[in-house]
Amino acid sequence: MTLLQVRGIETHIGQYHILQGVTFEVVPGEITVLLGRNGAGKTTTLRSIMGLNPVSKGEISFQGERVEALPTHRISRQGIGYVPEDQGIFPDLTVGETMRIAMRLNDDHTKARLEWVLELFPDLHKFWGRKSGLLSGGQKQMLAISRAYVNDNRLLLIDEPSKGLAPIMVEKLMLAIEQMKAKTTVLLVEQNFMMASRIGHRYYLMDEGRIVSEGMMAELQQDEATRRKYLGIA
Ligand SMILES: Nc1ncnc2c1ncn2[C@@H]1O[C@H](COP(=O)(O)OP(=O)(O)OP(=O)(O)O)[C@@H](O)[C@H]1O
Repeated sequence: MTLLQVRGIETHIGQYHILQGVTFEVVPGEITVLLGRNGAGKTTTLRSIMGLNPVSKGEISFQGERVEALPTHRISRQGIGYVPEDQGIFPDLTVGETMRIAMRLNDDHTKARLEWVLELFPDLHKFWGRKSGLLSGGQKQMLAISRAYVNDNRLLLIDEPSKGLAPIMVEKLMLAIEQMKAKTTVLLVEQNFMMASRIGHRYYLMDEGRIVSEGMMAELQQDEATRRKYLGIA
């Protein structure tokens, strides 16, 4: 069964027709990657799923239930965690405060998830009492991912975690996201094809508000012409 099904969604922002019929699905237990150059519509797609950019047409089903007409907080309560491109960190809150506020429940299950993610990202443990605004870019990204992970979400939407980070940090995050796959399903927006192709199972390639290519990541690794055409890389 698919976990998330997006069918023919169209999204307008102001007078602009940004998404022009986007269809794809996310299979549980996989990392699905949305690829595409700047401005292709990847962020708008994640924001449309979360109800932050409401769709004007099309359907979004999560675990078999339609969600496209729900407000963002209800979509999130259905079990979708969102890590926005700018991370959405509150700089004056400490790492610990950020995590405690994020935790919807204080039960053993949620505490175990917190422990697991702190093992995955020891820096967060180390800087538990530090204000989030003082963290490095990579640590902020770890915090944003942990905050989305700590509740028992079935799906995480992660928007370009590698943006602006040094290669070593990108590598760390990539390995962490790969480990999360055992516990949750991930829809990842990524421009770093090297990173995406190493951890992704399935890809959807966007251009000008549409999906122009889709398949298994291994196929795209063999398809130089498509990569060149839409990603500008060989
Ligand atoms: N608030 C807005 N007002 C007008 N146009 C917008 C707005 N937000 C996004 N757009 C436009 O929508 C298109 C898709 O943007 P989006 O951010 O979804 O692309 P993206 O694929 O995520 O690109 P990037 O990798 O650069 O973040 C772009 O042409 C962008 O300029």
